[in-house]
Amino acid sequence: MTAKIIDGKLFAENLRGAITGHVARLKSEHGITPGLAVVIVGEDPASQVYVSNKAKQTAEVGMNSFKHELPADTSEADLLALVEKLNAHPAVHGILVQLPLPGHIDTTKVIETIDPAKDVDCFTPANVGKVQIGLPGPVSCTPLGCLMLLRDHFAGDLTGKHAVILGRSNLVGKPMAQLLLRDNCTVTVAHSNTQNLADVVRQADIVVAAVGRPEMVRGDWLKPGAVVIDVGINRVPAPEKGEGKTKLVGDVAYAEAAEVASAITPVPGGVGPMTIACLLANTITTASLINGLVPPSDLTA
Ligand SMILES: Nc1nc(=O)c2c([nH]1)NC[C@@H]1CN(c3ccc(C(=O)N[C@@H](CCC(=O)O)C(=O)O)cc3)C=[N+]21
Ligand SMILES: [Mg+2]
Repeated sequence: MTAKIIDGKLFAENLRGAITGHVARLKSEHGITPGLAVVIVGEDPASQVYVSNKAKQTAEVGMNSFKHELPADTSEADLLALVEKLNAHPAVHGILVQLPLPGHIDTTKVIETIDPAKDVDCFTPANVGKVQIGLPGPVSCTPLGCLMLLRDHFAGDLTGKHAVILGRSNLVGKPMAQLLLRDNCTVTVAHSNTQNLADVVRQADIVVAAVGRPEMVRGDWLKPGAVVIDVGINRVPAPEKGEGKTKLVGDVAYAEAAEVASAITPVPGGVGPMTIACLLANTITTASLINGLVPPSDLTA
């Protein structure tokens, strides 16, 4: 079998098209221009590229983009003060503080200072709780992107599928489990202490790999016909491209897996672009809720 490639880049482009329409409608019918503020502390080049991409796409869909670039030695108090200012700013409907933060800043404290109404990452305890009980609000971007890809692949019905999630992080594994439960999957969350991991994964109709270990999931770990969502984005040396060169690989050994799976997301071009598109989707959701409007159903879980 050669797997169908699940094209997250194309799906994300189409999603941004839909988002552009929602932005236009919020403007023309309600006089609201959704605004997303992105805060970055320090000069990590990868984070900078990534934040610039977000800002560019935010503007492309017609939203206001506010970028705050702070030096690496910014104090925790100054960062908290900026977050409070953005919480109070009426043109800002979404706040994203790029992680990781420098070591001298308490990340939990910063996240808990973000107004949950503007928490487009869905990192605050209030929003994590809402996802768990199915209340409207933003949904963790990467899991939401994975869910959209899976719903599209299975024509909207995931009922009864056995989903095995590798990784139990607050960012991906745990919210992914909640969303797949809502869609009537049988969910197994495997992690670094799971025994006989390959045997567990071999039971899966759906595999979501989010462990951050390059090419850990092998082709022979998969049940023939499984659908594989690879969340990993690992930069590894690529001597075949020349000395000192690198490439991106996922948490799944793609070439092997594509021989066994029925469908698989590539890296790059799979889940990554969906994460950013879902950030924009969440900004529509928060801008709607802040203004007492029902968020568009095509942008949320
Ligand atoms: N508050 C916060 N929220 C985040 O959502 C967040 C964060 N901090 N810190 C960093 C991570 C990382 N992350 C990525 C999203 C998309 C791609 C992406 O689009 N990747 C492209 C490839 C990019 C490349 O070529 O390097 C792809 O997979 O095709 C990558 C990484 C969001 N993060
Ligand atoms: Mg783990």
